[in-house]
Amino acid sequence: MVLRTVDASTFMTSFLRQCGGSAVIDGGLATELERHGADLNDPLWSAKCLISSPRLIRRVHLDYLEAGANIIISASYQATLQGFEAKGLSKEEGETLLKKSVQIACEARDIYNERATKGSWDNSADGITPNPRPVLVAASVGSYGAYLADGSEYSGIYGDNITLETLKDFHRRRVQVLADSGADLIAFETIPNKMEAKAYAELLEEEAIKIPAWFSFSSKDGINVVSGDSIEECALIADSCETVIGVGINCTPPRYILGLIKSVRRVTTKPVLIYPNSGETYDAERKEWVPSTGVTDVDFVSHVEKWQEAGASLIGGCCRTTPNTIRAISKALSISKSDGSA
Ligand code: MET
Ligand SMILES: [Zn+2]
Repeated sequence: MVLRTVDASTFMTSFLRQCGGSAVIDGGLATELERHGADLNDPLWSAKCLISSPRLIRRVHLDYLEAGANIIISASYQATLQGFEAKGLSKEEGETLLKKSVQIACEARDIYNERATKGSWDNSADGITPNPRPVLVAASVGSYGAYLADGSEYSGIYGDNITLETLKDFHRRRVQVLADSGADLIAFETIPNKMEAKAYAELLEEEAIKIPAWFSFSSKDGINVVSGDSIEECALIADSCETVIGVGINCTPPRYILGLIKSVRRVTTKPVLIYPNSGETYDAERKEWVPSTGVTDVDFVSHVEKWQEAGASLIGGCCRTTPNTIRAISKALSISKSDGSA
């Protein structure tokens, strides 16, 4: 498929054009698996379902496609060869599971295409978006802190022993396997600090990764990334990387997003993507979300127009958002497309 050829300057802009100007990213995958009864209290988190319930993963991807997503993100966020090894799996078995995460997402896309072609799902209500909608599969890569499952995913503090080289070596094989898995792009998600962004950027070059990637950072104050590193410095690393086709923010409360879009836009002209979480707080010690600290889908969607005006062209949701959130985002974006304001 043409979209797999890395022509960084046109890959995302031509995809966005096909989508009518802006694209919808899916919503939380792990938390949605949980809502359907999966027990993710495990160092592998959602990657556990690659072993125990692949059909549920496919169903959740399909739910997001049905809700209007143009990009679905694989269940490889916390799937690491090191994590699988700790469970007694061989390197080969681990690599097979990584590829399986992308295969499951591709299967969901095939099913969606078939159903939409037959007309059972008509998402072309805005008269602009084709039916079936164009869909990309992004292979998720979560941070080293996500693998540690010790809270450092949201502090970005890895200690003095962890260097740029440690991080590159940690991620190297996984990135190679995912780049070769049939995914359209790699989504480096929830990046907590500048060093990890640098590690990803250097890996993409050193390994001559052939598919595009996006870099998405998380923040807990709306000013810096979670480690306290400057969002602008982080976004600049992404900007300087030729095969990076989008830069943005995910798993961050909606109230912080507008300011962060502006910061990212100050340092890059690459497409800006955002997929905030529901705004609920995660209690890392108890390993649970604190309900009632979040926003409703209506509140969430009330921001979409401002985010778009500020320059975000890919919008979705992260943890604790659901297909309903994505349906509402998709509707809000369709309205702006048919207004001609996209
Ligand atoms: N794509 C991942 C998921 O939705 C992102 C998790 S952020 C902690 O499961
Ligand atoms: Zn999240």
